Amino acid sequence: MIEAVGLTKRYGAKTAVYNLSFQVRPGAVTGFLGPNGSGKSTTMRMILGLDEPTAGHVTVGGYPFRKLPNAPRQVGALLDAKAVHGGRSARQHLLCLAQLSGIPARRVDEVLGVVGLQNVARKRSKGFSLGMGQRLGIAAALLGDPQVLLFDEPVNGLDPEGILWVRNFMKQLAAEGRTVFVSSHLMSEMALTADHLIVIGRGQLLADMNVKDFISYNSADFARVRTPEGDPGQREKLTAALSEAGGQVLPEQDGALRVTGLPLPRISDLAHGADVRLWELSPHQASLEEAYMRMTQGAVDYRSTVDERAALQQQMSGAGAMPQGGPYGYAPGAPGQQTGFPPGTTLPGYAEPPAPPQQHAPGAPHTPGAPMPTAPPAAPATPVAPVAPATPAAPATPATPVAPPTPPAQPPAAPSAPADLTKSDTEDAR
Ligand SMILES: Nc1ncnc2c1ncn2[C@@H]1O[C@H](COP(=O)(O)OP(=O)(O)OP(=O)(O)O)[C@@H](O)[C@H]1O
Repeated sequence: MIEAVGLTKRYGAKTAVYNLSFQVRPGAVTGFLGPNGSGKSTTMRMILGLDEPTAGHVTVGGYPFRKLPNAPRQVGALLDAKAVHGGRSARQHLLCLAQLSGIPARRVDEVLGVVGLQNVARKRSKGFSLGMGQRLGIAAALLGDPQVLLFDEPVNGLDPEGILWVRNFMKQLAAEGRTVFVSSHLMSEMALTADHLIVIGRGQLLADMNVKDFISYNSADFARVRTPEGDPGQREKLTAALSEAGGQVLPEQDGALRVTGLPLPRISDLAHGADVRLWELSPHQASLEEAYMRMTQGAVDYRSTVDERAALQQQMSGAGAMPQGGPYGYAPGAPGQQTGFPPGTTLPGYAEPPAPPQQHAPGAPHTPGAPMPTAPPAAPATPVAPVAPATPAAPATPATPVAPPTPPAQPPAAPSAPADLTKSDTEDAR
């Protein structure tokens, strides 16, 4: 298990991660989600002992990574697939890593088979495609047959077949009882891969819950209603009738109306009563991607001027008929709206806070709504969706801790080579 408590990292005036507490449990794929620059890689580097937390701590199996006995056997990671000597073949690269950790050469061939690179094992890696590079990085992470695996954006740049392979492979590793922690900025991908989600924005926790709960908390039923084109009067009449009956009505870009708060038969009756003809009346559910975008929209550092989020925001604020929080509870921060952020918080227009006058105690709970001296001001004090209570789990009980000489620059490896990883996927070779 991985456990972070009050994890904070500052680079000068920049707060990359703030007071992050979570647990990543074995036997499940845990998705680590957040927009670009939200602190995912920084958190992973701290887990792996490659970066020192400014405050708080993180342990793997109850130990800080650098004190973990036989770390290469316990933890494997893919942080940067490009961190490979391009002049070496895939096999040579893995052999070097294996030798450094005392892993037998046969394990190299096993993992090459597992990731489907056996046919190109002797080719120089500088000629590898992005997907092949990712597979090589995953092979390196598997060398030690570790129980805990961290993958930073493993599907980046992969084609659909590669994405499917990674997705299934993560699930397989979790099914074997391993702890699998996968970062991504794609909700759609994580919805298909992960069992549990940890969502961060600007370095702070936004949600910590299983995927099913995330879906039920964040999906809202709504109806799409369309009146005859070329007759805006009908649309206005219907909007008025539905609003009067307590429905929330939002115009969609294609001229339809999005209605929440009223069942379909009632919408039909109201339209009939108002003498409005309907061209469409259909049930819908908000997509998870949309819920995620709403959740993180106040925590996005890099936004295109033609960003989808901006369109969403426009859509929401232009309607006028939407009640507090919109149908999902993540509507942009209009006054009184339920954004999951404390009242008065300004979501857009993020500015880096000045250096804190005093350090926030590691792990100390932050009072909702209270000023947060060391964190970005736009971040939520109250999670958008309930953060699942941490269930304390028994720490792993490795033998006497020994301090490894240096934190690994490469994914670690193990001295022995259990065979179960080699059972499948060799047919996936390209
Ligand atoms: N060594 C560093 N020095 C200064 N700032 C840093 C450093 N590393 C990360 N940051 C900053 O910390 C913030 C978090 O970065 P991080 O790479 O952890 O985010 P991320 O969620 O992994 O982003 P992405 O999805 O784009 O990879 C960013 O604003 C980044 O610019």
